[in-house]
Amino acid sequence: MSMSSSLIHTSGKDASNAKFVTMENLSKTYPNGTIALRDVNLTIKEGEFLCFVGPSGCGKSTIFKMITGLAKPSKGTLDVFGTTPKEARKQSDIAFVFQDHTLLPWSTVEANVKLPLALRGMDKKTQHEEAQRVLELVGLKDYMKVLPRELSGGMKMRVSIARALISRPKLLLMDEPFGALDEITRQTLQMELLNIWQQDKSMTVLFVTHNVFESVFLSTSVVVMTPRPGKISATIDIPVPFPRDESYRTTAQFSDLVRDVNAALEHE
Ligand SMILES: Nc1ncnc2c1ncn2[C@@H]1O[C@H](COP(=O)(O)OP(=O)(O)OP(=O)(O)O)[C@@H](O)[C@H]1O
Repeated sequence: MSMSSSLIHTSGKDASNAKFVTMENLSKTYPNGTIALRDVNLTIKEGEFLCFVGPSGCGKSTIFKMITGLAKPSKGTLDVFGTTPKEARKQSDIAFVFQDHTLLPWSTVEANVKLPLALRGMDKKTQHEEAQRVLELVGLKDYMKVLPRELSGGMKMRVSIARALISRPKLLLMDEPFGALDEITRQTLQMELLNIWQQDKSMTVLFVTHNVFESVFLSTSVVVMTPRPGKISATIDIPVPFPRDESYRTTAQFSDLVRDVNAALEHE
């Protein structure tokens, strides 16, 4: 079982320089006084694949909540696609994938995947065609009529990714999506996710992980965060061209980059 292996790979991401998401002195203090983030400055360009790593409580989820308009900044500015997070969210340009696949247990794979389009009242024929398109992307087109309980953990995550992709999001937010999977499935899904991302040059991915190896394998840059208060302590570019394949994991460059990210994490 794998996501489509017949994808056409390009020689690399052709990220434009357009500012896509910008944070300036972004800070968040929760009503109970917890300073979750202080003075975060970050410019995200279209087409980037950013991984956020850092210990528990450094504010990774808070950043995601603010990008999606679920939490308001206490200070500073956050600009998403040239507008406010709330407006950007209304345009359905942002999609999420969480560690918990959040599939409806009584609905088929197809119904789960179509849900974002059904909620928007899209016609049934287009819903079906779009479900076929994204399930093919994740290698599950033969499982449309199956219930989630009949699927493995890795397959459920693929369905969850398909449901996020069905809206053709400009920005895909992934909060530890592979954290509950075994290492082999995790590595397979990492490769498949990269293949999908490379097909759509305009999609930007923000990916939270506690796994330094995962961050170096996937990303164009790793954003290292530290807690109390949450802030960005380093941004490490991963200057390794795409497409990347499994052999990258065994290169000296991969080990060096893992060491660099670990060093940034230990610095604080
Ligand atoms: N609704 C809330 N009210 C009060 N404090 C909160 C709230 N949400 C988060 N916090 C606190 O803000 C800080 C940052 O939390 P956040 O969930 O953003 O961190 P995180 O890096 O995503 O952590 P983890 O890796 O454990 O998911 C933590 O100290 C947390 O306890």
